[in-house]
Amino acid sequence: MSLQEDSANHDGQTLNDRVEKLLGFIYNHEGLDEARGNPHKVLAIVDEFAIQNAMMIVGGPKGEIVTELIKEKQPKIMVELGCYFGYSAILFGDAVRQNGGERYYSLELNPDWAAAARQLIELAGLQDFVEVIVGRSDVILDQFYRDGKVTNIEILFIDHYKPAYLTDLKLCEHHGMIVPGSLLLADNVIYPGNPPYLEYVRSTVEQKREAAKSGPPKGYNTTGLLERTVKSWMPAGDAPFLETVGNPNIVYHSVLRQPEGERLMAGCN
Ligand SMILES: C[S@@+](CC[C@H](N)C(=O)[O-])C[C@H]1O[C@@H](n2cnc3c(N)ncnc32)[C@H](O)[C@@H]1O
Repeated sequence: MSLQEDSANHDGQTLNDRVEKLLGFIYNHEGLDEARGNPHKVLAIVDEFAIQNAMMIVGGPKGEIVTELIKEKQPKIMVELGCYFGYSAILFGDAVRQNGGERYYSLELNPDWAAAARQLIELAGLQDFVEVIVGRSDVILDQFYRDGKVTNIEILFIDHYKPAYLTDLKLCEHHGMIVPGSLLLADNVIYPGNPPYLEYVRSTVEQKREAAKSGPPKGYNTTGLLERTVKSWMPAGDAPFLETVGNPNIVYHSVLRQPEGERLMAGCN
């Protein structure tokens, strides 16, 4: 995965230019017909594109760590925060489907990326299994709870706005959607880093109960986060949809996994 993206230009290209370039590459690829309905062949074409164009995709080596965990856990429901154009949704959605799952939900703030994702998910033949939902993750997660659409998240893949890793986790804990036995997989927690999230999942119950005494934090905790990651995607001064202390009684067993040669880390459960 490349560094953070924000809404700024990439070599003068607008977001629409980038979506068009990506889809143009895929739909003009000589292997397109063979890739239809085949998630891995679709991703192989995307990988070719990603070699020459900085894309924020989870990529093969880290993706393998996650797909192995999906095989072990065999979740019925998996939720992803941060769809982008659907690379991880195709890779992990396919793995969840192959392992007896029922549904993969992928949440994406940006409607243009979400539209591209839906096209590629359909190309991969996963349109009846992977659902892309456009909007802010915290608003959608809260809606999941209120509608009863998702009540228990067996695997949560977190790969979106860095300051929201912790607030979204606490929202899910608050609603009882993340419970003992849930598996959290959080990307980029070491590079570019996410100290507030890591500190929380590594705190003891006593430490969390103590911190909870002063009530929910106001706003996002951006301590130790890179300025560019704080500025990416969410307007300055924005606040979490629900400010909660979460469930301080949950104990996490935190593990870091780093594929050989990659600076980026996945994993926390
Ligand atoms: C790193 S990319 C996701 C990459 C994707 N998981 C993959 O590996 O193919 C992060 C995505 O999160 C989206 N995003 C950022 N903040 C969000 C939020 N609060 N809710 C939902 N999506 C968000 C961005 O628009 C961007 O497309």
